[in-house]
Amino acid sequence: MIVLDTPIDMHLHLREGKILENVLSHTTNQFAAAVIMPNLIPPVDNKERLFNYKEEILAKSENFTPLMNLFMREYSEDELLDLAEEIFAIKLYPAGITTNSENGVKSIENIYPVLEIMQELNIPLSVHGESSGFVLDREREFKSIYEKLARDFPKLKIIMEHVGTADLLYLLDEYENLYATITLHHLLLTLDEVAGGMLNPHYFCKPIIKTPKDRLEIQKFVKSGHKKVMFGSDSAPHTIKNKLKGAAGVFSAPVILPALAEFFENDIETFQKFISTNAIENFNLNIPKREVKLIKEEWSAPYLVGEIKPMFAGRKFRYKVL
Ligand SMILES: NC(=O)N[C@@H](CC(=O)O)C(=O)O
Ligand SMILES: [Zn+2]
Ligand SMILES: [Zn+2]
Repeated sequence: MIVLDTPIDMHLHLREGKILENVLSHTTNQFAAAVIMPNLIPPVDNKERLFNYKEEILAKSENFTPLMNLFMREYSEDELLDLAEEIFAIKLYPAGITTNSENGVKSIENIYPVLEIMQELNIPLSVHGESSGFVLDREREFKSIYEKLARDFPKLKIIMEHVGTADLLYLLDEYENLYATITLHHLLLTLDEVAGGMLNPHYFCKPIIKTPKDRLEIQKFVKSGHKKVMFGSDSAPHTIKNKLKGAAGVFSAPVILPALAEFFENDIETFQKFISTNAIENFNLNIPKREVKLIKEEWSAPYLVGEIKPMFAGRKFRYKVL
Protein backbone atom coordinates (compact mmCIF):
# COMPACT_ATOMS: atom_id res chain seq x y z
CA MET A 1 0.00 0.00 0.00
CA ILE A 2 1.11 3.58 -0.71
CA VAL A 3 0.06 6.21 1.80
CA LEU A 4 0.34 9.82 0.66
CA ASP A 5 0.12 12.66 3.13
CA THR A 6 -2.09 15.57 1.99
CA PRO A 7 -1.70 15.43 -1.80
CA ILE A 8 -2.05 18.81 -3.51
CA ASP A 9 -2.74 19.54 -7.17
CA MET A 10 -1.03 22.88 -7.77
CA HIS A 11 -2.83 23.64 -11.07
CA LEU A 12 -6.41 22.61 -11.71
CA HIS A 13 -9.31 23.68 -13.94
CA LEU A 14 -12.74 22.79 -12.59
CA ARG A 15 -14.97 25.07 -14.72
CA GLU A 16 -18.49 25.82 -13.36
CA GLY A 17 -21.96 24.29 -13.29
CA LYS A 18 -22.43 20.88 -14.87
CA ILE A 19 -18.81 20.27 -15.83
CA LEU A 20 -17.66 21.14 -12.31
CA GLU A 21 -20.24 18.74 -10.90
CA ASN A 22 -18.99 15.96 -13.16
CA VAL A 23 -15.27 16.41 -12.62
CA LEU A 24 -14.88 17.61 -9.02
CA SER A 25 -15.06 14.24 -7.23
CA HIS A 26 -12.29 12.88 -9.46
CA THR A 27 -9.98 15.42 -7.86
CA THR A 28 -11.36 15.36 -4.32
CA ASN A 29 -11.02 11.54 -4.22
CA GLN A 30 -7.29 11.93 -4.66
CA PHE A 31 -6.33 15.38 -3.39
CA ALA A 32 -6.67 17.23 -0.11
CA ALA A 33 -6.30 20.56 -1.91
CA ALA A 34 -5.87 22.11 -5.32
CA VAL A 35 -4.99 25.48 -6.80
CA ILE A 36 -8.07 26.50 -8.81
CA MET A 37 -7.46 28.35 -12.05
CA PRO A 38 -9.49 31.50 -12.79
CA ASN A 39 -9.88 31.35 -16.60
CA LEU A 40 -13.65 31.19 -16.61
CA ILE A 41 -15.97 33.28 -18.74
CA PRO A 42 -16.02 35.97 -17.42
CA PRO A 43 -12.69 35.54 -15.59
CA VAL A 44 -12.39 35.31 -11.81
CA ASP A 45 -11.01 38.81 -11.36
CA ASN A 46 -13.01 40.39 -8.56
CA LYS A 47 -14.08 39.64 -5.02
CA GLU A 48 -17.66 38.67 -5.79
CA ARG A 49 -16.72 36.23 -8.54
CA LEU A 50 -13.94 34.77 -6.37
CA PHE A 51 -16.20 34.19 -3.37
CA ASN A 52 -19.05 32.76 -5.44
CA TYR A 53 -16.74 30.39 -7.26
CA LYS A 54 -15.12 29.20 -4.05
CA GLU A 55 -18.58 28.69 -2.53
CA GLU A 56 -19.67 26.60 -5.51
CA ILE A 57 -16.63 24.34 -5.05
CA LEU A 58 -17.02 24.06 -1.28
CA ALA A 59 -20.74 23.31 -1.56
CA LYS A 60 -19.98 20.33 -3.80
CA SER A 61 -16.99 18.86 -1.94
CA GLU A 62 -15.86 17.54 1.44
CA ASN A 63 -12.44 17.51 3.11
CA PHE A 64 -11.09 19.54 0.25
CA THR A 65 -9.31 22.90 0.28
CA PRO A 66 -9.62 25.01 -2.87
CA LEU A 67 -6.70 27.45 -3.11
CA MET A 68 -8.10 30.20 -5.27
CA ASN A 69 -6.25 32.07 -8.00
CA LEU A 70 -7.24 35.46 -9.37
CA PHE A 71 -7.04 36.32 -13.07
CA MET A 72 -4.39 39.01 -13.68
CA ARG A 73 -5.53 42.51 -14.57
CA GLU A 74 -4.51 45.98 -13.43
CA TYR A 75 -5.57 45.67 -9.77
CA SER A 76 -5.29 48.60 -7.38
CA GLU A 77 -3.43 48.33 -4.08
CA ASP A 78 -6.71 48.52 -2.14
CA GLU A 79 -8.20 45.65 -4.10
CA LEU A 80 -5.20 43.47 -3.40
CA LEU A 81 -5.02 44.41 0.26
CA ASP A 82 -8.61 43.29 0.51
CA LEU A 83 -8.02 40.00 -1.34
CA ALA A 84 -4.51 38.99 -0.29
CA GLU A 85 -5.70 36.62 2.44
CA GLU A 86 -8.34 35.05 0.21
CA ILE A 87 -6.13 33.90 -2.64
CA PHE A 88 -3.16 31.67 -3.27
CA ALA A 89 -1.78 33.53 -6.29
CA ILE A 90 -2.59 35.73 -9.26
CA LYS A 91 -2.42 34.05 -12.65
CA LEU A 92 -0.90 35.81 -15.61
CA TYR A 93 -2.21 34.76 -19.02
CA PRO A 94 -0.70 36.49 -22.04
CA ALA A 95 -3.77 37.68 -24.00
CA GLY A 96 -5.16 35.07 -26.37
CA ILE A 97 -2.48 32.44 -25.77
CA THR A 98 -4.62 29.66 -24.27
CA THR A 99 -8.21 28.69 -23.36
CA ASN A 100 -10.29 31.68 -22.15
CA SER A 101 -7.33 34.07 -22.06
CA GLU A 102 -8.81 36.73 -24.32
CA ASN A 103 -8.93 39.12 -21.34
CA GLY A 104 -5.32 38.36 -20.48
CA VAL A 105 -2.29 40.64 -20.29
CA LYS A 106 -1.38 42.49 -23.50
CA SER A 107 1.88 43.95 -22.26
CA ILE A 108 3.77 42.81 -19.18
CA GLU A 109 4.90 46.39 -18.49
CA ASN A 110 1.25 47.32 -17.83
CA ILE A 111 1.15 45.05 -14.81
CA TYR A 112 4.49 46.07 -13.27
CA PRO A 113 2.70 48.18 -10.63
CA VAL A 114 0.56 45.14 -9.72
CA LEU A 115 3.64 42.92 -9.46
CA GLU A 116 5.23 45.53 -7.19
CA ILE A 117 2.24 45.32 -4.84
CA MET A 118 2.14 41.51 -5.01
CA GLN A 119 5.79 41.40 -4.02
CA GLU A 120 5.03 43.67 -1.04
CA LEU A 121 2.03 41.62 0.04
CA ASN A 122 3.75 38.27 -0.56
CA ILE A 123 1.21 37.11 -3.18
CA PRO A 124 2.78 34.58 -5.58
CA LEU A 125 2.60 35.06 -9.35
CA SER A 126 1.49 32.11 -11.46
CA VAL A 127 2.33 32.29 -15.17
CA HIS A 128 1.23 30.63 -18.38
CA GLY A 129 4.59 31.20 -20.08
CA GLU A 130 4.25 31.10 -23.84
CA SER A 131 5.10 33.58 -26.60
CA SER A 132 2.99 33.80 -29.75
CA GLY A 133 5.78 32.32 -31.88
CA PHE A 134 6.09 28.90 -33.53
CA VAL A 135 4.14 26.41 -31.44
CA LEU A 136 7.11 24.25 -30.39
CA ASP A 137 9.24 27.28 -29.48
CA ARG A 138 6.70 29.23 -27.43
CA GLU A 139 7.89 28.23 -23.98
CA ARG A 140 11.56 28.66 -24.86
CA GLU A 141 10.79 32.11 -26.25
CA PHE A 142 9.18 33.04 -22.95
CA LYS A 143 12.37 32.16 -21.05
CA SER A 144 13.78 35.69 -21.20
CA ILE A 145 10.50 37.07 -19.79
CA TYR A 146 10.70 34.66 -16.84
CA GLU A 147 14.28 35.79 -16.28
CA LYS A 148 13.40 39.46 -16.45
CA LEU A 149 10.49 39.00 -14.05
CA ALA A 150 12.67 37.00 -11.66
CA ARG A 151 15.35 39.73 -11.70
CA ASP A 152 12.98 42.72 -11.53
CA PHE A 153 11.00 41.24 -8.62
CA PRO A 154 13.51 39.23 -6.59
CA LYS A 155 11.12 38.75 -3.65
CA LEU A 156 8.12 37.77 -5.79
CA LYS A 157 7.56 34.01 -5.94
CA ILE A 158 6.96 33.14 -9.59
CA ILE A 159 5.51 29.81 -10.70
CA MET A 160 6.30 28.64 -14.21
CA GLU A 161 3.16 26.60 -14.87
CA HIS A 162 2.94 23.31 -16.75
CA VAL A 163 6.56 23.30 -17.92
CA GLY A 164 6.95 21.20 -21.06
CA THR A 165 10.31 22.49 -22.28
CA ALA A 166 13.47 21.30 -20.58
CA ASP A 167 15.20 24.69 -21.00
CA LEU A 168 12.84 26.33 -18.52
CA LEU A 169 13.68 23.83 -15.80
CA TYR A 170 17.31 24.90 -15.76
CA LEU A 171 16.14 28.36 -14.60
CA LEU A 172 15.09 26.88 -11.27
CA ASP A 173 18.67 26.68 -10.05
CA GLU A 174 19.58 30.11 -11.43
CA TYR A 175 16.81 32.15 -9.84
CA GLU A 176 15.83 31.66 -6.25
CA ASN A 177 12.29 32.98 -6.79
CA LEU A 178 11.30 30.73 -9.71
CA TYR A 179 9.26 27.54 -9.18
CA ALA A 180 7.71 25.05 -11.59
CA THR A 181 4.65 22.86 -11.86
CA ILE A 182 4.72 19.70 -13.97
CA THR A 183 1.66 17.97 -15.41
CA LEU A 184 1.04 14.26 -15.79
CA HIS A 185 0.84 14.57 -19.57
CA HIS A 186 4.11 16.46 -20.00
CA LEU A 187 5.76 13.96 -17.65
CA LEU A 188 4.56 10.85 -19.49
CA LEU A 189 3.78 11.72 -23.13
CA THR A 190 5.50 13.20 -26.17
CA LEU A 191 4.20 14.86 -29.33
CA ASP A 192 4.06 11.37 -30.82
CA GLU A 193 1.05 10.54 -28.66
CA VAL A 194 -0.67 13.68 -29.94
CA ALA A 195 0.14 13.59 -33.64
CA GLY A 196 2.53 10.71 -34.37
CA GLY A 197 -0.16 8.28 -35.41
CA MET A 198 -3.87 8.96 -35.66
CA LEU A 199 -4.43 12.50 -34.40
CA ASN A 200 -5.41 12.44 -30.72
CA PRO A 201 -7.24 15.69 -29.95
CA HIS A 202 -7.64 14.64 -26.31
CA TYR A 203 -3.91 15.12 -25.80
CA PHE A 204 -3.85 18.51 -27.49
CA CYS A 205 -3.09 21.20 -24.93
CA LYS A 206 -1.16 24.40 -24.30
CA PRO A 207 1.75 24.27 -24.02
CA ILE A 208 1.84 21.50 -26.59
CA ILE A 209 3.47 18.25 -25.42
CA LYS A 210 6.99 18.23 -26.80
CA THR A 211 9.98 16.04 -27.64
CA PRO A 212 11.34 12.83 -26.08
CA LYS A 213 14.33 14.88 -24.89
CA ASP A 214 12.06 17.35 -23.09
CA ARG A 215 10.16 14.49 -21.50
CA LEU A 216 13.37 12.82 -20.38
CA GLU A 217 14.63 16.02 -18.71
CA ILE A 218 11.24 16.59 -17.05
CA GLN A 219 11.34 13.02 -15.74
CA LYS A 220 14.89 13.52 -14.43
CA PHE A 221 13.92 16.67 -12.54
CA VAL A 222 10.85 15.01 -11.06
CA LYS A 223 12.71 11.81 -10.13
CA SER A 224 15.47 13.86 -8.49
CA GLY A 225 12.91 15.23 -6.02
CA HIS A 226 13.96 18.80 -6.89
CA LYS A 227 12.46 20.99 -4.21
CA LYS A 228 11.09 23.62 -6.58
CA VAL A 229 9.31 21.13 -8.82
CA MET A 230 5.67 20.52 -7.83
CA PHE A 231 2.84 18.52 -9.29
CA GLY A 232 0.18 20.62 -11.03
CA SER A 233 -2.09 18.51 -13.23
CA ASP A 234 -3.47 21.28 -15.45
CA SER A 235 -6.39 18.89 -15.73
CA ALA A 236 -8.54 20.90 -18.13
CA PRO A 237 -11.93 19.38 -18.98
CA HIS A 238 -13.59 20.15 -22.31
CA THR A 239 -16.58 18.28 -23.74
CA ILE A 240 -15.76 15.87 -26.56
CA LYS A 241 -17.71 18.16 -28.87
CA ASN A 242 -15.44 21.09 -28.02
CA LYS A 243 -12.29 18.95 -28.17
CA LEU A 244 -13.22 17.99 -31.71
CA LYS A 245 -13.55 21.69 -32.48
CA GLY A 246 -9.94 22.12 -31.33
CA ALA A 247 -10.19 23.14 -27.65
CA ALA A 248 -6.84 22.84 -25.81
CA GLY A 249 -6.61 20.92 -22.54
CA VAL A 250 -6.10 17.36 -21.22
CA PHE A 251 -8.57 16.03 -18.66
CA SER A 252 -6.23 13.98 -16.50
CA ALA A 253 -7.89 14.21 -13.07
CA PRO A 254 -9.30 10.64 -12.87
CA VAL A 255 -5.97 8.88 -13.48
CA ILE A 256 -3.41 11.01 -11.67
CA LEU A 257 -2.42 9.02 -8.59
CA PRO A 258 -2.60 5.55 -10.22
CA ALA A 259 -0.41 6.82 -13.09
CA LEU A 260 2.06 8.55 -10.75
CA ALA A 261 2.21 5.48 -8.48
CA GLU A 262 3.48 3.50 -11.46
CA PHE A 263 5.92 6.25 -12.41
CA PHE A 264 7.38 6.48 -8.90
CA GLU A 265 7.17 2.79 -8.05
CA ASN A 266 9.54 2.05 -5.14
CA ASP A 267 10.34 5.70 -4.52
CA ILE A 268 7.48 6.84 -2.37
CA GLU A 269 9.64 9.45 -0.67
CA THR A 270 10.08 11.38 -3.93
CA PHE A 271 6.41 10.83 -4.82
CA GLN A 272 5.45 12.46 -1.50
CA LYS A 273 7.69 15.48 -2.15
CA PHE A 274 6.38 15.99 -5.68
CA ILE A 275 2.73 15.58 -4.75
CA SER A 276 2.72 17.64 -1.54
CA THR A 277 5.76 18.40 0.59
CA ASN A 278 7.55 20.62 -1.92
CA ALA A 279 4.46 22.78 -2.41
CA ILE A 280 3.78 23.03 1.33
CA GLU A 281 7.36 24.06 2.06
CA ASN A 282 7.76 26.42 -0.90
CA PHE A 283 4.56 28.32 -0.15
CA ASN A 284 4.04 27.72 3.59
CA LEU A 285 0.68 26.14 2.85
CA ASN A 286 -1.53 25.33 5.77
CA ILE A 287 -3.85 22.54 4.66
CA PRO A 288 -5.77 20.16 6.94
CA LYS A 289 -3.89 16.87 6.94
CA ARG A 290 -5.51 14.08 4.95
CA GLU A 291 -4.07 10.70 4.01
CA VAL A 292 -4.78 9.24 0.59
CA LYS A 293 -4.09 5.54 0.04
CA LEU A 294 -3.42 3.44 -3.02
CA ILE A 295 -3.48 -0.34 -3.04
CA LYS A 296 -1.77 -2.63 -5.50
CA GLU A 297 -4.84 -3.83 -7.36
CA GLU A 298 -5.74 -3.60 -11.02
CA TRP A 299 -7.88 -0.59 -11.84
CA SER A 300 -9.26 0.64 -15.16
CA ALA A 301 -9.52 4.33 -15.96
CA PRO A 302 -13.03 5.48 -16.94
CA TYR A 303 -13.86 5.85 -20.64
CA LEU A 304 -16.01 8.87 -20.09
CA VAL A 305 -16.83 11.38 -17.33
CA GLY A 306 -20.05 13.15 -18.30
CA GLU A 307 -19.31 14.35 -21.82
CA ILE A 308 -15.55 14.46 -21.24
CA LYS A 309 -12.96 11.91 -22.28
CA PRO A 310 -10.18 11.48 -19.72
CA MET A 311 -6.49 10.94 -20.34
CA PHE A 312 -5.62 7.21 -20.55
CA ALA A 313 -9.34 6.39 -20.97
CA GLY A 314 -9.94 2.69 -20.36
CA ARG A 315 -6.27 1.94 -19.59
CA LYS A 316 -5.44 -0.59 -16.87
CA PHE A 317 -3.29 0.51 -13.95
CA ARG A 318 -1.54 -1.53 -11.27
CA TYR A 319 -2.68 0.76 -8.47
CA LYS A 320 -6.09 1.80 -7.29
CA VAL A 321 -7.04 4.75 -5.10
CA LEU A 322 -8.88 3.53 -1.99
N1 LIG B 1 -3.72 23.82 -20.77
C1 LIG B 1 -4.66 23.97 -21.68
O1 LIG B 1 -4.46 23.56 -22.84
N2 LIG B 1 -5.85 24.54 -21.40
C2 LIG B 1 -6.26 25.15 -20.16
C3 LIG B 1 -5.67 26.52 -19.99
C4 LIG B 1 -4.20 26.54 -19.60
O2 LIG B 1 -3.82 26.07 -18.55
O3 LIG B 1 -3.40 27.07 -20.37
C5 LIG B 1 -7.77 25.22 -20.14
O4 LIG B 1 -8.31 25.99 -19.36
O5 LIG B 1 -8.42 24.49 -20.91
ZN1 LIG C 1 -1.84 27.49 -19.03
ZN1 LIG D 1 -4.12 25.31 -16.89
